[in-house]
Amino acid sequence: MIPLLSLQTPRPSLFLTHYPPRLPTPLPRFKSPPHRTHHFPVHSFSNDQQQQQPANQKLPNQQPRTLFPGGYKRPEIKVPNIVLQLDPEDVIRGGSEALGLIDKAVSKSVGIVVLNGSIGGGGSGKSLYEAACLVKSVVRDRAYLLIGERVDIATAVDASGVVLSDQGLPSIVARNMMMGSRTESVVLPLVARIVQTPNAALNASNSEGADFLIYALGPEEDLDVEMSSGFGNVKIPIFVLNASRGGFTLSMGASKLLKSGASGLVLSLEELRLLGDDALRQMFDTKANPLMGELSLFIDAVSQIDEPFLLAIVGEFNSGKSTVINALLGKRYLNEGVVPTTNEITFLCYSKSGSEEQQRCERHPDGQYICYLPAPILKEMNIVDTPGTNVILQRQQRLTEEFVPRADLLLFVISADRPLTESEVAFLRYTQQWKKKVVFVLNKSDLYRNSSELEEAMLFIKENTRKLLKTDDVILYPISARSALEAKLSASPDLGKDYTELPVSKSHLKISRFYDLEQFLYSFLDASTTTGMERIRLKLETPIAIAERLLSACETLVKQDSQYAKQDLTFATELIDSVKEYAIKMENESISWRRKTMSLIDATKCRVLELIESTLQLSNLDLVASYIFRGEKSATMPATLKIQNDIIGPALTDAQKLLGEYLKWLQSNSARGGKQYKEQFEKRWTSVTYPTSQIHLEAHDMAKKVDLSIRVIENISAGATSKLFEKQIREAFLGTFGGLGAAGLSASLLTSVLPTTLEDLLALGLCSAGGFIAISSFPARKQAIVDKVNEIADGLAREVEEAMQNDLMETVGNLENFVKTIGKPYQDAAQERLDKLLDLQEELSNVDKKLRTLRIEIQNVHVS
Ligand SMILES: Nc1nc2c(ncn2[C@@H]2O[C@H](COP(=O)(O)OP(=O)(O)OP(=O)(O)O)[C@@H](O)[C@H]2O)c(=O)[nH]1
Repeated sequence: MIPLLSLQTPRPSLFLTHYPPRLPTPLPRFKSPPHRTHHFPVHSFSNDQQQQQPANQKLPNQQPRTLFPGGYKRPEIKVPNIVLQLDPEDVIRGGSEALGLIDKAVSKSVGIVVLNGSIGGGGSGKSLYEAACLVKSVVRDRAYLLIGERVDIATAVDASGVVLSDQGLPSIVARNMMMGSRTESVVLPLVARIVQTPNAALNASNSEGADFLIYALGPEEDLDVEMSSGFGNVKIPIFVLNASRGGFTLSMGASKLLKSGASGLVLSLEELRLLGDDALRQMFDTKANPLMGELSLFIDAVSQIDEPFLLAIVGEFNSGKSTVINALLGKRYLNEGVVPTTNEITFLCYSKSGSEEQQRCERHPDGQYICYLPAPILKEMNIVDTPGTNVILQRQQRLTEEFVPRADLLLFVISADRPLTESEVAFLRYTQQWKKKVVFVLNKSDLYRNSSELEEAMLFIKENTRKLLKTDDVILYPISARSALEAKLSASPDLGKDYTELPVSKSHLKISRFYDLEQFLYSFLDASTTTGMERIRLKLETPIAIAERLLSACETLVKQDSQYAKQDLTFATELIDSVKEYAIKMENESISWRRKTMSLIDATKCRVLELIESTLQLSNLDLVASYIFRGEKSATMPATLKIQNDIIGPALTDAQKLLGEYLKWLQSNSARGGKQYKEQFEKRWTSVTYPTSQIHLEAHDMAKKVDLSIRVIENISAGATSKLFEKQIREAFLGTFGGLGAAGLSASLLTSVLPTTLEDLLALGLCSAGGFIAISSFPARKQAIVDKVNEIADGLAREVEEAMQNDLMETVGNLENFVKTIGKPYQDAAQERLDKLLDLQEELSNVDKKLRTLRIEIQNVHVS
């Protein structure tokens, strides 16, 4: 029976596949300067279930900034970068000024914010929590927020992770605690460690799996010396903190620290302010292309075109990769063992000299080993030994994954005791995104008891790999690398001079298949054979496949960015248009102001009418007499005084107050609206720099004052109005009594006892027929005054209403202009970005066409 256990009952996953965004530092020829911008993948632990949930399914809005999709989204740490270190007390005491500074910092240069917990003398849990909430609300998702030591608070405020001191929790515990409390999230929490020594740094990065380090640089320490004495081997970003807290100044050479290999600096708010924007911009070009890391892969592949064919040996740990290589080389050059033996990428190339000292292995600064060996197979083929794809330290697994795109051919070593495990399947799937040709070997086939077990296993592997790779052309060699090596070694301990001299006998069953594998590989080296041609094609296709992958990632990014640019444009346009709704709201609210004003005018009118009613009485003989006899030049009459002092005067004051408030309301409402719009634009597009010329324009729009309605009222004089009233009254009395003479007038004295107009008229009618006729016109005259008052008051109401409406329209118009003005740069920026992205899309599709042509040409390559 074939041991298919691993497929039926998956082995407990040790550590899972995470495909990191950063590619390994290319081989010797290509080494990035330490101060270049990179994206560091953050490695972490996870579980199987998590692996099955691709990050991009869970986070549709997250941009795929990397070519290496993994089960979890590992936060990328851009380097160089600035870590802003905050004290909770400073945040709370600093109030809005401190928050403003943090806001500016994260919008410009800071990629990570660390809020001190118990480290650095942080305050109580309560104040730390409050500070964390404040900082989180400012930072939002623009930078990573990490809390010192306090996993609970980091979780409570949904921070990106924690920073642990030397004596703090183990990284894995902190990470698991955070992951446990946010099972929904596909973004892994960050765990950073503060270290003081190279050993602690190595330990934190290698065994602990910290994501980055904060190195507290003592006053006497020189980073150059420290880096060369151990920190240099640390593979995760190291941010340097000036422990003496003297502050990083330019004179101290913050940029020198970066050149020494630091990934960035840890600065306080004060230090950040002192350094200034320009200096920071010079030091930290944080706006680097996210695909730069992957691009180096392409450049590297192109430069390798003339180099020997690159055969990468991949497979799970302990599957026998090193033994296969040793068997191919004919000598035990590489260590073999049941515990993972290959921790780094080992690059084997040919050394002409056979002397022992020429057979050397060098450790490259990036951790890779380069071994120069005299084995003939290396003459035309470089072989790469990789760490297992399921090794305990995730970094090693990553190394292997990162190496895949560079290889021209993958030799996939499957162990007979566990054929095609889950992690092998996952790894195979991964290789396919790079369109890699894979040749399988079923190693340790000596473990099968008989040929039918072997046949069964082979059938199983072929069937499944066919499905996985979607091809019928699956090449599988069942081998026993150990037997093949032993056979070679026992036949000649001095092998390796020439392949043709290898005494691997076809007749020996255990090693015969290895012979076939070797034949296959050697046929690759002979350009005159079909497989030899294929080798050339594969070599040429390596950069093409990388380019295609890059291109498709670029296309996705550009498509997504265009989508965002379109959304931005729509948002800007809609925001500008929405000012109309704001105007409608203001208009609706203004109705109550108009109502109040109208009812004030109306109330005043009513009071005037009441006064008319009570004044224009024939029974008011005193009044009649004084109007008729005193004449126009006489002192102001009491009724007039009442109009002036009690009715019109206070009404005008009230109206002025009311309209003043109305104008203030208009002004503050539009100013508030304008401010809200401005904030919305600024909040959404923190990166758009607002042109200074615009600021004047916007200030101009908002400064425009409106005052039409108040001017209408100001034009009314209480004195003039009451004079007019007096004139009207006098005219009414004169018109009525002026022709009666003394008899009529004295007769009318009778009426002084009679209260109503009707009674007045009756009495007068009794006294004289002529008097009756004259006096009978009095009601009409009174009515005329009433009408006049109505007309004036209604006219005034109309005028005021119109003026109020005009003030509203002008205010709203100013607000609309203001919003249009402030929105324009954002609208233009979005449009410009969209246009550029559309051009870019076209460029990319042209590149795509060229790549297709190239691929066809490579397929048609012939040796002449
Ligand atoms: N029975 C048998 N054992 C083998 C064979 N090939 C390798 N082994 C054994 O398997 C174990 C692991 O071999 P390595 O070559 O170190 O395996 P590896 O895949 O390079 O291991 P890592 O470098 O740790 O990933 C060793 O004990 C080998 O002796 C084989 O063909 N048959």
